[in-house]
Amino acid sequence: MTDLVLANLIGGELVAPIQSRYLDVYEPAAGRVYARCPDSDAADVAAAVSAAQAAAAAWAATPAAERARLMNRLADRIEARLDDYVHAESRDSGKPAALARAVDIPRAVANLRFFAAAITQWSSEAHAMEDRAINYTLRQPLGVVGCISPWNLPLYLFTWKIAPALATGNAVVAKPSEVTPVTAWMLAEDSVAAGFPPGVLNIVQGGAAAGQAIVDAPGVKAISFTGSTRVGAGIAARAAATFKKTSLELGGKNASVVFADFDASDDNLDTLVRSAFSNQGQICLCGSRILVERAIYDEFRDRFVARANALVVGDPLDEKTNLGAVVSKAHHDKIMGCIALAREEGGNVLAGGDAVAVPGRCADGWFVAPTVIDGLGPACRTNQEEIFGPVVTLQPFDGDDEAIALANATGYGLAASVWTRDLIRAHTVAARLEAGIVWVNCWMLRDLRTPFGGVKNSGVGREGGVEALRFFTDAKNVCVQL
Ligand SMILES: NC(=O)C1=CN([C@@H]2O[C@H](COP(=O)(O)OP(=O)(O)OC[C@H]3O[C@@H](n4cnc5c(N)ncnc54)[C@H](O)[C@@H]3O)[C@@H](O)[C@H]2O)C=CC1
Ligand SMILES: O=C(O)/C=C/C=C(\O)C(=O)O
Repeated sequence: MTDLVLANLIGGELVAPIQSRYLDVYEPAAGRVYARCPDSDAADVAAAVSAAQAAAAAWAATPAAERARLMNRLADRIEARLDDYVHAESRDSGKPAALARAVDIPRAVANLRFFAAAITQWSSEAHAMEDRAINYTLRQPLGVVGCISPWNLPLYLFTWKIAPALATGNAVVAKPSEVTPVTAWMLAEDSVAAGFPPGVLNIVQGGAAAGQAIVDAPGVKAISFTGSTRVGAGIAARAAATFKKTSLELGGKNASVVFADFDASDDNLDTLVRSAFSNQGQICLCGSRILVERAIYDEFRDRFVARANALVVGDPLDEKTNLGAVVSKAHHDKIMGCIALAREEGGNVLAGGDAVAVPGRCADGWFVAPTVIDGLGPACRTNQEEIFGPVVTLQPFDGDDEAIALANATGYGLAASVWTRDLIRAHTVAARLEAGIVWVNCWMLRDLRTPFGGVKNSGVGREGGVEALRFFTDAKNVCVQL
């Protein structure tokens, strides 16, 4: 029995999919279907693109202050329904409700408010040619843009994309993940209530077919995507056919580099554990490869393993829960397969390594114990491939050069953290790491003004701050003779 049937938002109306096809939506903690979302296709996307095209010119001409006002009203609506959004996000994704309340939903509000403020403060650019001419740069919206987001941080990443797109005067065709569609559907309702003009924000629910139709639509001028490297590569190839700008925030296999001189406080150990297992390890920024200088390896290993074993895996609604359910049966099986592979590759499972049975209402849910593995070299698949679950490896190193070589020894380059009291070393190591984001003696401290994105197989382009405003606009230089 599904008690929730979602709809698309097209042209300001909440509508059923044209073909009336729906996908089952699961509650990961209970392992059962609890909702249905539109299985939209190219016809639904075409309707959304058409509605966006009809709204784009007026939205582009809307003063930035008015766009900002509507974005803040939408943020107000989310805050007014905070508990509903928190429980919807937790139920849809399996993450602890406490995490959705502390991180996911407040960040979605912050995304909207940040870009509402940013667009009204965005400085203009000019270049004077002595007494000959003055150049000024117009940054004009692209028209209709596509935003495609993943299941791990549903509303957090959905708004991270649509906020700068709307702020810069673009009409949006956005698609959340079909795995976690509910808070995007709630946002659709609230965007209508907030007073967005019809067609400015269109939300199409569905999977790969809907996503691919957005990427292929000639009327869509840019794609902002977060998700797997595999899908991102396909999007990049297909978007080229219609000369779309693409922003791709993809996978990661991030290193936490712990030097012997680091401040081995309980707080720092707790942060490293949070970096490893937050959101069940389903954050592209998680530190899944922990590199530890040999002199402190044994002590660090023992303290880290003890903390991992102390984490509570349980019902996401229970305030004591640290790790909830992973997002799907397929993902659960993928993670368990990765752990089996690690054992086959010779890994020592120091903590976890098994599925977890949670009694009561979660008896059929999909839970994995926080897992710590060592004894594996840098080249094995376990240390090369993104697992995207609560599974980390420990590797010892000797000296700065080996630490950097190990950290850089994967095809990914998204994030890293460096732990040392020697700040000269921190700066030099950070500069040599192949990553778009490096934290020093911290993790997941986020200033939304900063550039955000990866290198190598972790993506192309940067989100955040003016990077996002620039991505969603075209620069036009006007040169006026004096
Ligand atoms: N780097 C990151 O932030 C994330 C990485 N992942 C990785 O990706 C794996 C699969 O997770 P998913 O969320 O299913 O990622 P995905 O990359 O398959 O899907 C992400 C989004 O793209 C859409 N999509 C799928 N195929 C598409 C296509 N051909 N064209 C356009 N859009 C398409 C999906 O419907 C979803 O909205 C995870 O196991 C994990 O390894 C997943 C989520 C986030
Ligand atoms: O922008 C952030 O703070 C975090 C982004 C996280 C992802 O893109 C991810 O986990 O996929």
